[in-house]
Amino acid sequence: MDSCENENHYGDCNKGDVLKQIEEETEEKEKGASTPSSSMSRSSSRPQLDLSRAAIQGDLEDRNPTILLPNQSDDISHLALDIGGSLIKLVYFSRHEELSVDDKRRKSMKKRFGLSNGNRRSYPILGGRLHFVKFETGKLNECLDFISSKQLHRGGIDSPSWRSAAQPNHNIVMKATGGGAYKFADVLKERLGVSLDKEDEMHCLVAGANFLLKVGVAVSTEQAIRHEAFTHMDGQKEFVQIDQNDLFPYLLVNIGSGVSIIKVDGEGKFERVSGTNVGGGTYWGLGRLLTKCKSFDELLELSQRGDSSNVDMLVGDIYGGMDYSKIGLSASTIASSFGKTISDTKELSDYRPEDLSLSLLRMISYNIGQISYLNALRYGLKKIFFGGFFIRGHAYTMDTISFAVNFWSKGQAQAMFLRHEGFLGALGAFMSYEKHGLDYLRAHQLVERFPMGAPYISWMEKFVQKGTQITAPVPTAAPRTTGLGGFDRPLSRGDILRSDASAALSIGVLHFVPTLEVFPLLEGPKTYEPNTIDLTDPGELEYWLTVLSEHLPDLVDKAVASEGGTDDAKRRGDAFAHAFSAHLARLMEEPAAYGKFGLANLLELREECLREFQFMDAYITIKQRENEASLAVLPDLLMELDSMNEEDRLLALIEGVLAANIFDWGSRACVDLYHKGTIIEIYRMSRKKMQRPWRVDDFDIFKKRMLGSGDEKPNPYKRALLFVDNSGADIVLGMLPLARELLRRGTEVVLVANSLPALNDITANELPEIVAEAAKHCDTIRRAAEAGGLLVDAMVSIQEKGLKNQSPSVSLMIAENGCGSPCIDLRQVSSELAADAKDADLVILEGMGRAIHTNLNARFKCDALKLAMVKNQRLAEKVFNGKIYDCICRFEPRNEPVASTETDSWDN
Ligand SMILES: CC(C)(COP(=O)(O)O)[C@@H](O)C(=O)NCCC(=O)O
Ligand SMILES: [Mn+2]
Repeated sequence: MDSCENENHYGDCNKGDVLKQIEEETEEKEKGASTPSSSMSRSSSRPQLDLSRAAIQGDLEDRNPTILLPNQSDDISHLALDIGGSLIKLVYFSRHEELSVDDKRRKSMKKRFGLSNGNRRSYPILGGRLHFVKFETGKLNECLDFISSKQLHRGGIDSPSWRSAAQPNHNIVMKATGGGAYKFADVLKERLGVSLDKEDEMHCLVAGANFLLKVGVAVSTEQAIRHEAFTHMDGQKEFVQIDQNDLFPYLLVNIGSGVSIIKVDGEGKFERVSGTNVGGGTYWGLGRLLTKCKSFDELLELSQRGDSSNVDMLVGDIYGGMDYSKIGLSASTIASSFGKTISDTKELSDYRPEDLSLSLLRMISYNIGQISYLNALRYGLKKIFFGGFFIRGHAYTMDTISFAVNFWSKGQAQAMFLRHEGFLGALGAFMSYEKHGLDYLRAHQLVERFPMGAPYISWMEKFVQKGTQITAPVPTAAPRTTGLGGFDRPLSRGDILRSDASAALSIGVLHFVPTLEVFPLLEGPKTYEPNTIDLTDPGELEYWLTVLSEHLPDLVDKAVASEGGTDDAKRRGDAFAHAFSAHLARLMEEPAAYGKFGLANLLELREECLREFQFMDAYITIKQRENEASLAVLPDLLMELDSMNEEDRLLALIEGVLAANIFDWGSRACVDLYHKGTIIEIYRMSRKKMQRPWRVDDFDIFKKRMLGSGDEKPNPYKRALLFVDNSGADIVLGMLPLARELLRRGTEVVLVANSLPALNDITANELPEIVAEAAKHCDTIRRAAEAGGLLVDAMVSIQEKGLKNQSPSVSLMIAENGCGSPCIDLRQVSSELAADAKDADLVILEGMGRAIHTNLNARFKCDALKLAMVKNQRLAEKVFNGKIYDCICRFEPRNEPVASTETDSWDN
């Protein structure tokens, strides 16, 4: 065979050829394929579908009637609208799709390996996403096009009912709130065939605010800390931890077109106590007339370059430049907004639009702040939360409101703002779907992984169109106040408006994920810091942002190829590149833009961003190619290992893991290497260079623990959790043989793999096939996999050889780790892994992402072995005082201080 795939050569052919070759070859084989010889199942008994109380909906004569699964929690997909005077806000839920990648190819691979799906549970279990989108009410048609293009009113493109429904359903009911729910009900019926189930606007606002403040949105790495409410004074934003037991009563001020002031006493307990007709619509409308601005954001941006003292009459203008200190007013205090425009000699055209916009903004913000304070005073309330789209994260607006509240209350009341300020009503309407009640949400949480103000991009088409216009969002800066009751104009120009892409694109996404757990074997979770590299060091941040930026073109190529290189994939690839570059640029400008941010978050951001653009597995082809090549040589490796004595074998196994960790498509240096040989050649080369001592070399301590010494008999581990890393040689020739050794020694093994793809990491979904293939060549693996429920029926050929009546084997199992990143934050693992960890007395972390970038300093309640090859020069120097391709074998016996032996690295 002469294809590049069969030679396992990286450098000689392009991906398209490889894919074609594999497909042709697969098809050929399929023609003569034999019946699968084994089927697989997962050890877990979690059901895939909750069929309880299932009922056929509609006409029983229908060929494809919709089956209603009232208790199937996965199958939720809803849209809710808040149609205001100026903006329409949408909140909709989408499930994580099944991996869409090349299903045909996946199936044919399975056949090739002689596998069927059996009753295997499919991964991933991770929930879905809550999307936030806004449109101008004046552009209702754009909004309807969006809903229609995504079929959101029919449960979304991914919904089974959408796929099966041939006829448009005219009985769809959608939750909506805001005045437009009444005004535009007929248009929605006509255009989308949906009826609006109208929810009370105030009720929705309160429900949305209560949800965010009580249940809230977590920031990914700090689950317990809800970053929803914050104060904003003198340009400083500070998150406020809300005591859930001391939330009520509070004042909610929603600044939309007009302003509603609501006293909230509890869940569903509220009263609209006041309001003002001078609100966001006033600013926009008047501002438009005065400045000819085309949009709210343009008007706001204009204000940043304004000097309102050209328009406003100040105390100093009246008092000849002096303060009126007797009553505490500085000369720069606004005595009368727009007071200077009474001049007979000037026309509108004589005023700068910038100054007019700022003056208007100050007038309205100050007024709202003051009225809110007076209402707080009236009801004795100390907490005032401001929401609504008027605010848009604009520092100056928030400072003005905060100043007013603080000034008039003499520091007794506090203005707080909400991160999801504009979506309270829509979120409240969304929550009002019965199935989306808090009961359901309790098992999940909303995680804003990489917030960009109002959360970021989702609607591809818009992003593709506007992608080139996107500039990196800029930080907010402190406006200067006089301290005496008036505001100076903003000091710095152009750096106050948070010009994030979301504002231009009207887009946001929150992740709706099952609540994850702290890994039970983690010592000291409260002080645990997953990241080894500190990205608050500007040098480090710049280096890593540059590395990721340099990887980008190649990643985009891989991602596009993984989706067949179609025009759609290319468009999405472009959009992904723009979005990810915007993230990198923003972080470069404002390192704390996403809160506490380590290298693990940065690497995860890349994966999340790929998924955002529906690249579900960019390295799928590479992974499959490497798996096949490695599985082909596995029998020889196992034979070689079996010919060794136990000491040599253990060393060869650890060497094998370290050597095979070189197959890392996230490392620039390694990817360059792949042009120089076949998979097997590189693997052999890597093994040859495995001379000890390694850079960190605790092998002898580990060997003693595993094999004992002298007369001391080894005490086998009961259960080992192996956090595996990459596909191909790494898992097949590295970790699986190590797992086999542990199994032989009576240790149960749980292979812990990613729930979602990240680079070329193997996923929990992909592992059973590999285990089943390995089981064909290894009785230990086969029996352990059977015992662990991975293989349902024994492989006939082996049974027939008379191996049936052997003693029961320890189990080989698989657990998903709950994440989709090359690193792992052990404060957030799947409940499946947490349960499997209970009886474990050995943890093996493998790979640079899991054992070095994260968890190098993690301590465990059991023995831990950290194995990795360092595939980055800077990291090798910085962390290990070594060189690229150094190897790390760190063994940390339970409750003992790290006693690693660091040695000089070998030249490569
Ligand atoms: C993303 C990775 C952590 C994956 O390494 P692995 O866990 O597979 O060993 C690693 O490839 C990495 O840090 N890459 C970026 C740096 C570079 O290109 O050198
Ligand atoms: Mn990896």
